[in-house]
Formats: sequence, structure tokens, C-alpha cells
Amino acid sequence: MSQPTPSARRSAVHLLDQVMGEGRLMSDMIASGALDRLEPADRARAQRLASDTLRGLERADRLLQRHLRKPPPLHVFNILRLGAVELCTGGDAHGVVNDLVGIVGSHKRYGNLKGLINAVLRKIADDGTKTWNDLRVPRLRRWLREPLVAAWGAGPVGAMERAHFAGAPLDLTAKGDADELLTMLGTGTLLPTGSVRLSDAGQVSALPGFDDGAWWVQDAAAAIPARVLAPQPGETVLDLCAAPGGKTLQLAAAGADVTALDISEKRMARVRENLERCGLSAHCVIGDALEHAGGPYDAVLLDAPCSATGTIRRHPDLPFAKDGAEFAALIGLQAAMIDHALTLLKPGGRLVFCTCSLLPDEGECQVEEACERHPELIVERGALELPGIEAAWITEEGGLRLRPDYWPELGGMDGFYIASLRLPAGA
Ligand SMILES: C[S@@+](CC[C@H](N)C(=O)[O-])C[C@H]1O[C@@H](n2cnc3c(N)ncnc32)[C@H](O)[C@@H]1O
Repeated sequence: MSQPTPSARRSAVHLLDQVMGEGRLMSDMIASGALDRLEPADRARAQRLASDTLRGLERADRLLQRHLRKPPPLHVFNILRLGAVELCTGGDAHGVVNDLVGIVGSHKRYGNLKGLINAVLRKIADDGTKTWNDLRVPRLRRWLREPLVAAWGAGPVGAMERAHFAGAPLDLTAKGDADELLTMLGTGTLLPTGSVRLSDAGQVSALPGFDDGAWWVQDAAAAIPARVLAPQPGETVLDLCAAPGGKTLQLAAAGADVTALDISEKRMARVRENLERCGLSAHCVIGDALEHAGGPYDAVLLDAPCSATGTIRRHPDLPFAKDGAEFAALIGLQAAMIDHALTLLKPGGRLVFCTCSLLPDEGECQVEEACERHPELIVERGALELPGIEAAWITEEGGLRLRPDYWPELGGMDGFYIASLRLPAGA
């Protein structure tokens, strides 16, 4: 049987079905080719439609509940959710409803629910749009909200939720001078920490300087760990979990002799592509960080695998695809990676540990516990004194806590935790 013609909306519904039904992450699906049958512009649109639906899902469900006697099957529910979000955020009612009725109509199992989709979405088009902005900002799912409220309090978590709902602008790291990059782009803002922010970027590969490798996409918070490490020309630096390579590029651009290691061959290919586009070089190694036996190095950057809960602004699927079941294993892996990374350093060498997590167990607690296991470690607060870093962001144990609710007036930042740990010179 021939497959239905792919379209941005149909593909977005497929992404939603997989996230909500199978617990799959959109980034994994896209990397495995889920949108490859679409033209580039439709690929971007499908991703945007699915992301917007997930950001507004709680509001959509509240509106839909008013018109549904019981929840429909997931696929049909996701069509309604996508439609409700599009209609309530300025979508053209005629086009949205007709297209979604066509999508359910071509489904061999649910084709008979065309009438339901049509009736419910027409009601939303009539009255839902008026109430959309009066509904509360969508909350995180309980499995994640509870530990975050315990860590940061209900007020800050509410502010994080507003940041998640607003989504993320596009941040670039300049290979050279950030002011020159701003001039080249002809638009954008220079952030206090040195990244360049674009609020309405369009197609990334069409921006000036992309082909010449004058910059790379990297959230402002994600650019800070390499700045904390402050690589010097000629220093040997190991980037222990490197892919897709934003931090490797920063280290290489600073003139360090970089070894970039990652366990994933597929993701390591992205590091190589990025290095090539930017005209930079690093020794690329595919392997397990826990087994790497190179060095000793002047410095190690450990951007450890984590819950990625700091990236929900750009990955709104994460709270729906995950349930926290992986936390314990990730926390154990991070501690083992810290211990192994320390064995790869020269005496006096430094380890910058970071995670894009909002959970203290993957940040503050890791450093506290590492210092208990290795009492000789020196936590370098001074390394965090960088342009744009506020003193209030520095934590009791001497790390840097970044949260999505910081810089609300500038458009937020990803959640991150960063600490610099140094071995004594005589170690
Ligand atoms: C947070 S991402 C790294 C992001 C990267 N530093 C950047 O700035 O682009 C974590 C990476 O750890 C890698 N990873 C997971 N387990 C690993 C292991 N045991 N050894 C090496 N790499 C691992 C994953 O493949 C993933 O690319």
C-alpha cells in the first residue's frame, strides 16, 4: 500500500505520537531520518509544529476537555492538540482544520473520526482562541516538577516554566571576535557572556558566515564551560564527552591541542563535520570515557551525559518522553567519569565538570561528593569570574549554577552546572 504523502503537519503528528506513545526523543528520531522525506523548509516546520504543540500541550488539553466526553485514541488526540495549538496561536482556521481532517481521514483505523476532528477544531477556532492567553503557563510534569520545586522552590520553578513556554532564541559562538560577527550578521545582540543572540534567525545554514565556519550554534550557557576552562595555546586538553562538538570547537579555536572523545560513532561524525566546516582540528577518538587511557593532559573538560533537563526550552519533548527512571544510572556514571577524568590529568591539571541539568544531584552534589572522595581537590571559584557571570550564580561549594529563568529580559539561557576542580601541583 502506498504511504500517505508526507507533509509538515502529518510528520509533526508522527513525532508527537512517538514522543507521547513510545517515549522517543525528537532529536533521536530526526537524527534517524524521521523527517528526511520532507523538503528542508517543511522539516523545520514539522519540528516547530511538534515543539509548539508540546510547549502548549497543557493549555490545549484544557481547551479540548471542554469538547470531548472521553479522551480519544492518542493519534487522534495528538491531531487535536496540534490543531488547538495552531488555531490558538494565529493559524488560519480553514487551512488547519481541513488539513487535519484530511490526515485523520486517510488513517485506516481512525478515518471514521473525521467528523469529530472537524467539529471540535471548529469550536476551538470559534471560542478557544479567546481564552488561550488566560490559561495558566503550562507546568512541568510531576516527575520533574517535584524534585525541582524541592531544589529551587515553587517561585523559581514557575519562572523556569515561563522560560520553557517562551522557547529559546538562537545563540552563536564566534570563532573569532564576537563584535565582528555581529557586524557580519547585520543583526543580533551581544550577550554579557560573549555569545551572539538572534531572535528571528530563519534557516541557520543560510546565515552569513555559515559556509566559512565563522561561528557555530551553541546556547549562551553551553558556551561557558570552555570559557571557565580557559584553554591556552598549545595546552593539551581532553574533551571527554565531545559530540556534537560545540565545546571542542571552542577549545580548538583557542589554540589548544585538543583530543575529542565520544562513545557514539554517529555523533562523532558530527564533531568531524563541525571541525571541518570551521577550519579547526582535534584528534577525534571514538571510545568509552571510562576506559580512555591517554594523556596525561593539562586539562579535561567533562560534559557528562545527564538528564538534559536544562535544555527543555529547546527540547520540550523531554518531559513527555522521559520519566526520570534513568536518573540513578546517570548520577552513578557521572561520578565514575569524574573519578576517571582525574586520573588523566597532569599534577596541577584542571577538570571542568559540567552538565546541562537542573538537578543538584547532577551538579552541586557531584562536586561535593567528588571533594569528599578526593580531599586533595581544589575547587577553583576564581575560574568562574568571567564577563557576564553574576556573583549570585556561584554556589556554596564553588560551582556555577545557571538556570533557564536567568536573563528573562534577554530571552533566558539553558540550565547548566559548571565547576573547575584542580589537582595540587605536587599530586
Ligand atoms: C552532553 S553531551 C556532550 C555535548 C558536547 N560536549 C557538546 O558541547 O557538543 C554528552 C555526550 O556524552 C556521550 N557519552 C555518553 N556516554 C559516554 C561514555 N561512556 N563515554 C564517552 N562518551 C559518552 C554521548 O554520546 C554524548 O555525545
